Amino acid sequence: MQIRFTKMQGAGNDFVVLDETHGLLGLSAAQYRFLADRHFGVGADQILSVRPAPAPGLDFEYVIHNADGGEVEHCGNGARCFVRYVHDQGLSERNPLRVKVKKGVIELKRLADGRVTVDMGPPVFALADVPFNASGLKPERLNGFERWPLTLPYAGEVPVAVLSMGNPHAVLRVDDVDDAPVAGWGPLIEVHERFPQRVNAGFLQVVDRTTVKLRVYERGAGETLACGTGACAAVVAGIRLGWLDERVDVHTRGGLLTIEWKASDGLDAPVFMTGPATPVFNGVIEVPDHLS
Ligand SMILES: N[C@H](CCC[C@H](N)C(=O)O)C(=O)O
Repeated sequence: MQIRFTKMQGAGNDFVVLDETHGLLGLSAAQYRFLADRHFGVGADQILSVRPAPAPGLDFEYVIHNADGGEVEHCGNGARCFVRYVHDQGLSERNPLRVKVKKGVIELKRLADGRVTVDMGPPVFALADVPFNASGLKPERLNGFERWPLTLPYAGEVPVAVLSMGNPHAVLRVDDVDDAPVAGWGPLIEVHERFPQRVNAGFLQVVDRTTVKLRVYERGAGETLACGTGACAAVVAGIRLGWLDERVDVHTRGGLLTIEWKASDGLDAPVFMTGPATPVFNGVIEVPDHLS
């Protein structure tokens, strides 16, 4: 099957974007994996699908698959690319866009300087909704927020903050992201038994109360150059733990994301993420009909 696509990137987190507004392609997990493959396919961290709005008052549905072929609830960097793609392809001129993701509805607004601000909705702290199994664990509390002792092979107990941005995140603080054991601990945290849906692992270095550095080992994709939901989760955790102010610049290996969360308005306040969204090239690829 021939598929037209647009390759895009948001702070180096890269995507294959598919227009499914005139009909679903019906791709299998194996075909999503093929598209994401950096040798046999196009190459991407995630595949983003633009689909028709599922209800009045919405502009589109936004569906995300990781490089491992699994569908996931949210992708922040992808959301910024989504609105740029929709405008570039003439699918809508509305700005902001209101789109349906698994967790709910998010709003995507293109700014005059070309960046995009996404209302990511509120963070979710209920452990069952992450989901995270804390049974038998005794957390340490800092500024009223828990960090849970995760036992990793060879590394022992690692304290992580646990929360969801629609997708699951575990955030641990490190002194220097460049020295952080992302390659070693990331895969162990991703598949840790206490995260039944697996988890994205964020390694957070606090530079000052309004500046952090972050690396993320993503569920279903490995380490990416940036993770939008991961940046939101890390800043929210940092604010709750008392380390950060309510507006933070997040320096990732792929670029700068700015996160705002007015926790002083309540824990259900929405998280806002601002950052770049860049088209790279358009293409057509032959996807094998039968892939296992
Ligand atoms: N790997 C994530 C999905 C993509 C998130 C990331 N690329 C972002 O920008 O938020 C997960 O399995 O939940």
